[in-house]
Amino acid sequence: MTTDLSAGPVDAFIELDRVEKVFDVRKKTGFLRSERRQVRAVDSLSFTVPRGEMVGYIGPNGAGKSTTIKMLTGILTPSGGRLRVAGIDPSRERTRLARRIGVVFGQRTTLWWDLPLIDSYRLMHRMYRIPDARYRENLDRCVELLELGELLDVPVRQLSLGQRMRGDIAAALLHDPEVLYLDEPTIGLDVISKARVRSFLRDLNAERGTTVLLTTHDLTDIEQLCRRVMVIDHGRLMYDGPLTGLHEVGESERTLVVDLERELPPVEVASARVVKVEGPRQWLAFPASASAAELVARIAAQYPLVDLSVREPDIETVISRMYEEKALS
Ligand SMILES: Nc1ncnc2c1ncn2[C@@H]1O[C@H](COP(=O)(O)OP(=O)(O)OP(=O)(O)O)[C@@H](O)[C@H]1O
Repeated sequence: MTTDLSAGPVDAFIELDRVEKVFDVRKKTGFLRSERRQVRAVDSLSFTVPRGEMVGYIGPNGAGKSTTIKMLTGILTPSGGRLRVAGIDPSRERTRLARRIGVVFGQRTTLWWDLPLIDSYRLMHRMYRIPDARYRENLDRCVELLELGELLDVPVRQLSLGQRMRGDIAAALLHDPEVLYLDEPTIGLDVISKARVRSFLRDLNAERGTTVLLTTHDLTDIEQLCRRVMVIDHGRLMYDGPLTGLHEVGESERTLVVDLERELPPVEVASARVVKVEGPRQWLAFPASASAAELVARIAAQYPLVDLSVREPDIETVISRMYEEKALS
């Protein structure tokens, strides 16, 4: 018999208590010889996510993010610890859980490559046994908000990356999941597609209260969507809190790129320093926790500013600075 805790307290919709995942790996060391090694992909990982929260889950390559998501969907069984999603043990009741979760892997598609988009949706309608009215309603909503109308009859292989991603997000939502795992949903997308995907996710979370766990290398995704971010490295939780706190912990810097009307000596402005000059373009580093708008206003008041952009530090840089800070403290 299984115990369904979903009717219990709502504070912990996703619950991990000292979860571990160890892989046995064989490495060839000679013609007929191999060595067995253990890789601890997830190491005593504990956290909870309340229903309706949108959380960023970040870390460098090989940190254990995908392994965590695979355990949360029930694809992988933990080697130790306790894990529950909506009160369900994912690896024991994978099919029951599948009705309540949606998954989008940015680098892979769940759609049928040779079929028009709408046929993939029809197949999912049957596979998940989604009631007709609910399927219609969810499909119509996704088609409208993700602007899929003109794409429904196009075979998936002919879609651009951004179109395919929107198609995949709709596919993950047709059965009204309560929780959505997104693995790099904006990878390789242009600025407009990224903005569209982000605004859709924000609305979904606000209107439907869908719990979202978002893995990304793009800190702007996190900045625009998540109040809370968890950083994992070597399978361990390194940080759990607001993104601004992460910047403070890592003392990271953002870069403001300004295009001036003409070539000028390095800009002189408080709380930023010029790190590169190329003709009329200058790069200024400033503390990531400071306001870019204030800095831009100060520069615009003194210099002939034509154009600008802000570059976020990449996650690897933020995390390596976090380590440096820890080593020094
Ligand atoms: N099936 C497997 N067999 C053996 N080792 C694995 C397996 N899956 C993952 N690993 C190892 O576990 C560690 C964590 O991998 P994981 O894919 O979870 O990282 P990640 O944070 O998702 O990385 P990325 O950002 O590169 O996708 C890595 O050292 C990886 O090589």
